Amino acid sequence: MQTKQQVAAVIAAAGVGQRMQSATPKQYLEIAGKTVLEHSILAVTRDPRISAVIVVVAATDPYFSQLKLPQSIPIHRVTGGASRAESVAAGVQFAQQQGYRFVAVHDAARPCLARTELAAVIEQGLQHPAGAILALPVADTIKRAHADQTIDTTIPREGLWQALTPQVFATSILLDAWRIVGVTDPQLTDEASAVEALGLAPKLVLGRRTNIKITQPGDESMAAAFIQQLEKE
Ligand SMILES: Nc1ccn([C@@H]2O[C@H](COP(=O)(O)OP(=O)(O)OP(=O)(O)O)[C@@H](O)[C@H]2O)c(=O)n1
Ligand SMILES: C[C@](O)(CO)[C@H](O)COP(=O)(O)O
Repeated sequence: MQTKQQVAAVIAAAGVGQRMQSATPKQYLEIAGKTVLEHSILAVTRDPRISAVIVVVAATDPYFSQLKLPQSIPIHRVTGGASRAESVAAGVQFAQQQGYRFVAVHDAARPCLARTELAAVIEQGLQHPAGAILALPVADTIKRAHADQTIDTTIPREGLWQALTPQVFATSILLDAWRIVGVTDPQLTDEASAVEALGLAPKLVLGRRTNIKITQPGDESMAAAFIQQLEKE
């Protein structure tokens, strides 16, 4: 098998968007003239090191084939699974079969990715032996709560970061990690968690506060405003 130096973007788009409570899955809601997924695909194509996009969608997805996709780069459709980790693992497996040495895994639900933060995380992900992820230092005071929503304790926020995507790894490291930890553990909410379980320490790369994940009703209008702001940059 030929090994390619370039990076394949793997976009996780097989979720149902339960917390969003919309009839259409959130990745197919239209904001600023395009669906959320179209914005996310376009965003990952804005770095010349990305040479293919692998979009992971649900087996019964009726929407993907209707999208207007960029013609400038190969875009592949792969079928996802029940958890985010299962979906991403299917995409990364496909990337390996295609000969990609590196993957940049991105949430479809993060359409406001800026070109500069994408470039920074790819740069670090290709250099750092354990890969790299975009992240933000925690900015607020953090409380652990009791079941009745009263405060148990305040957690010192020093050294705490919030994980974002893209997360960039050597394809072989991610696949090795999942072989050991599996893909069904609910604690595996991002790719770095699996790599950490190997005892490795991926690099944290400072992301932007605009790189939000559309999760709850109202997030889509914030995302639309950020996209319009990014288009002017
Ligand atoms: N089985 C799954 C679950 C999630 N995702 C994707 O992972 C990203 C981040 O997940 P999240 O925001 O939690 O999306 P959903 O799982 O769709 O949302 P919810 O948890 O509210 O149902 C999303 O782009 C989602 O489409 C996926 O590809 N496959
Ligand atoms: C990968 C992720 O977006 C990093 O913040 C996040 O962990 C996805 O988690 P979710 O529970 O699927 O929203």
